[in-house]
Amino acid sequence: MTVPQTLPPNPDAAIEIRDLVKEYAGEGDAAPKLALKGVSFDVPEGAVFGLLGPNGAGKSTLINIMAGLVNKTGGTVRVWGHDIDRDHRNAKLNIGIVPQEIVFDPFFTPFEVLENQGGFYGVAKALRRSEELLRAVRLWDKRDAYARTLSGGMKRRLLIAKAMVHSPPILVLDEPTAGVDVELRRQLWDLVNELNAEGVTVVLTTHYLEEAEALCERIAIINHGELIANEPTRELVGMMGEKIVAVTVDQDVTDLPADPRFHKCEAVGERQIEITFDKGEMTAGQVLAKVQQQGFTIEDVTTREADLEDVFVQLTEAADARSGQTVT
Ligand SMILES: Nc1ncnc2c1ncn2[C@@H]1O[C@H](COP(=O)(O)OP(=O)(O)OP(=O)(O)O)[C@@H](O)[C@H]1O
Repeated sequence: MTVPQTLPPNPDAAIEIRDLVKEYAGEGDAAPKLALKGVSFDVPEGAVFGLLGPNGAGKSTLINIMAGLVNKTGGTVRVWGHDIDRDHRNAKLNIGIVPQEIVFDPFFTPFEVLENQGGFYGVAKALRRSEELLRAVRLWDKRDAYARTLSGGMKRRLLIAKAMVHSPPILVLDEPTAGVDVELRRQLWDLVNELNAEGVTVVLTTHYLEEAEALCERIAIINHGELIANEPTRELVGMMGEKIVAVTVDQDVTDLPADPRFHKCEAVGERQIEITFDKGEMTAGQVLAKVQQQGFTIEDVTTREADLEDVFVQLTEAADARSGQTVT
């Protein structure tokens, strides 16, 4: 698949977001809802960028603002260097959005869906890429089938092709693999990687932290409308420098072992304890010695490095504690 190789005016940022605020008016007597509270970050050109956050954090609001579907209350957004207010048309031409919901007219075929979208974007017939795109998303053999007869996975792939009809250098995918099986998830990951290898900057939201860890080189985390992290994935995961030891003991756990160096110690089953500690402060051997000293007989042990899920939980819990909020 070919994409234009022109660079944005700020060659480092495909998308620039500054002090972005969104307040939804409350319906009836409801209070207004501040969904984005002054968010600023850049999406680097050429990246696969993950936007994560708990339900209701503001991810879709942010994407919908970039897509021109929701009006912001304050701040600026530049898409490929084009301000979404002052240069709305060029901002729109440089971004392709794959929405969470699958929406097609069921009576159009995949080929017609792409041709219609090309027409919508004013792509001249001779420049349309419907065949190339259908081949890229492995739907060329379904080009004449009604969209309603496609499987869920095929529909998602068609949505990706549809978002690429005007050859945008940026593709945004809102929860691309929500509710899809492992096999299809892998296919979609391959497709994202192929597009990125061709030069497309990809932004995706996902609830699967494993997916973000596998696909994204940089991750921003939003919590209650605030940006609480924006780091290269590897640094984010390594940031904690934590390790987790899970031990199975020979009796039900009533009192947990304790040590001031344990960051966390919790019972995760009747006879299972998970201890999180800093690799720089102690070794797994010292953790086990502590557990034994406190009267536990260890039957089994596994250790693992902290992963994105652990980091995510820690960061969002810490942010909630600071602001006195609870996760909804
Ligand atoms: N049209 C609207 N009117 C009022 N409030 C809204 C509207 N759309 C979203 N919200 C609220 O704004 C907040 C952010 O919602 P948003 O859909 O952006 O979150 P999200 O991070 O995408 O969540 P999810 O992961 O569940 O899709 C939520 O509290 C939501 O209830």
